[in-house]
Amino acid sequence: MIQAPKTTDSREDFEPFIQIKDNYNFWYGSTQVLFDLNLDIPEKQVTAFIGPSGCGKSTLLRSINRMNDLIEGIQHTGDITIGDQSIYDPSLEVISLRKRIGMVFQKYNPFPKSIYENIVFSLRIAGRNKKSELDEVVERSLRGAALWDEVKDRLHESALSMSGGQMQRLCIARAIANNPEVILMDEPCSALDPIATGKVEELIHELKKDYTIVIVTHNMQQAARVSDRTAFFYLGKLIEYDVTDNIFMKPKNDQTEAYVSGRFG
Ligand SMILES: Nc1ncnc2c1ncn2[C@@H]1O[C@H](COP(=O)(O)OP(=O)(O)OP(=O)(O)O)[C@@H](O)[C@H]1O
Repeated sequence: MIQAPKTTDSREDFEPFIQIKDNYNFWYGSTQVLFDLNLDIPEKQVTAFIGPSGCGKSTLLRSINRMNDLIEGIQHTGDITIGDQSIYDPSLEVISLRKRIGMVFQKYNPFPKSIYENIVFSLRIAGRNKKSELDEVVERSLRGAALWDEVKDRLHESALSMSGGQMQRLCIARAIANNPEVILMDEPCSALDPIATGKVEELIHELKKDYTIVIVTHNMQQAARVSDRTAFFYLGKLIEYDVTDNIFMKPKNDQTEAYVSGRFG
């Protein structure tokens, strides 16, 4: 029998960069899906959100860049801060928040444009059209996404001619084009084969030198491989949050243990 959830969080000394705080709650209409969450996310590390389908991982991830705002009837209580600034500060424009946060989705979603134009898309929208600047951003972003050597000779070909793994790395390049501080990844490898997955995982390892990364994954081996800290959620509650090795090797909570050992979920 599944025991009543009990939240545990063995903290180490770290300066939180993102804080989910003040008992963060979230509702879609009258349905509450996140309950009393408090979670400190360290800077320039990888934090994984795991848990069974429907436990609220993506909702929490999409709260961090206020992507849920696009959905009618949502409500929240509590707060989320990034580097001490509340994302709900009325003086903060959502567009400037989103510049600080890149997002990578489950299904790679390049625009039907060239590789080059995919990366500079948001810069062009912001009116930045200087060729030398755009060239520099394209090279930096593609290098950052470990894709430069593979595509440098075909920057003006359609992004849709790339392999799935390359398209996902292009989406990562697009996410870092604006020099964000945070990258949110929602199951970034679920549509990729094992080789492409391995490349993205290697890339995540490189990216954390420069970015704070939060990743939602169903793949527990992936969470164990790529993340420094792991948060396990069940039915919208944070059950356990700890350094990843502890979650997988010596979880404190029976539900965490059952989930990471594949006994439910
Ligand atoms: N746009 C929406 N409107 C209403 N309910 C929603 C919406 N999006 C998600 N939900 C509900 O919120 C709950 C949490 O969903 P969420 O997608 O955050 O969970 P998840 O843990 O990421 O699941 P999965 O692993 O299957 O993607 C679920 O009950 C889901 O049905």
